[in-house]
Amino acid sequence: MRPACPELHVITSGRHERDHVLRMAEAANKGGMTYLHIREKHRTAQEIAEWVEALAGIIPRVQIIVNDRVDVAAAYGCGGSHLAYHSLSPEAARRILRSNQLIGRSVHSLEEACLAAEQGADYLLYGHIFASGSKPGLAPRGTEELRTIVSRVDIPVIGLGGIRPELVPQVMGAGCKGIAVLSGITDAEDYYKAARAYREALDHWEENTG
Ligand SMILES: Cc1ncc(COP(=O)(O)OP(=O)(O)O)c(N)n1
Ligand SMILES: Cc1ncsc1CCOP(=O)(O)O
Ligand SMILES: [Mg+2]
Repeated sequence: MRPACPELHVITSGRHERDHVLRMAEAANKGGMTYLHIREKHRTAQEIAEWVEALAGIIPRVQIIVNDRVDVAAAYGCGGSHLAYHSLSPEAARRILRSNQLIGRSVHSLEEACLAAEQGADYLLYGHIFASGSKPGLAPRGTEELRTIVSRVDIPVIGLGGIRPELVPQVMGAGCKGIAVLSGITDAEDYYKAARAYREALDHWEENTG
């Protein structure tokens, strides 16, 4: 059986205005994005809801994942909600979201991963794997613990942090179902080309394993 298409999650930067993100989302989607995470920690629920409505005119609503604001994801019928360390637990989020809406959880250790899986998360984001401008001065976690997590939980794990197209084989080789990217796409001059490069790397990672 052919394995499912590897996932490319694109995360908004928190530094760009809505119209800029709309352009980025449209181009990244053409390039092969699977999900767009609205991670705009400083914005209100009302602003995030406006972003969802505007984005839903450009990409399918099921591809929109709202970081932290489970209420917005539920009220606006998004693909799901991504929970950070400080968010509701997956169990609590499930009381609000429909069964077809995804619940993701950021994890940074085997212990957090096992707990999130027990609590009903649908997928995990593990990171940061490589040095990332999003986590300045914090040592990257690498792929060793990631491999252990993949072998111990029965939900998909998505790798995150410092991932460039040439690093994709290392992340997929550790057993991930896909990758999540922030700066590699949101800081690119050409969003389509950048997303395309990640999509190619994901679709052909086995051929590029050293
Ligand atoms: C051990 C540990 N705890 C929490 C964080 C940061 O929280 P996280 O859920 O990853 O949210 P983001 O800031 O990454 O959106 C961490 N990095 N490490
Ligand atoms: C939310 C988050 N947590 C760790 S890295 C990251 C964002 C990924 O950043 P980048 O792809 O720019 O390294
Ligand atoms: Mg994190």
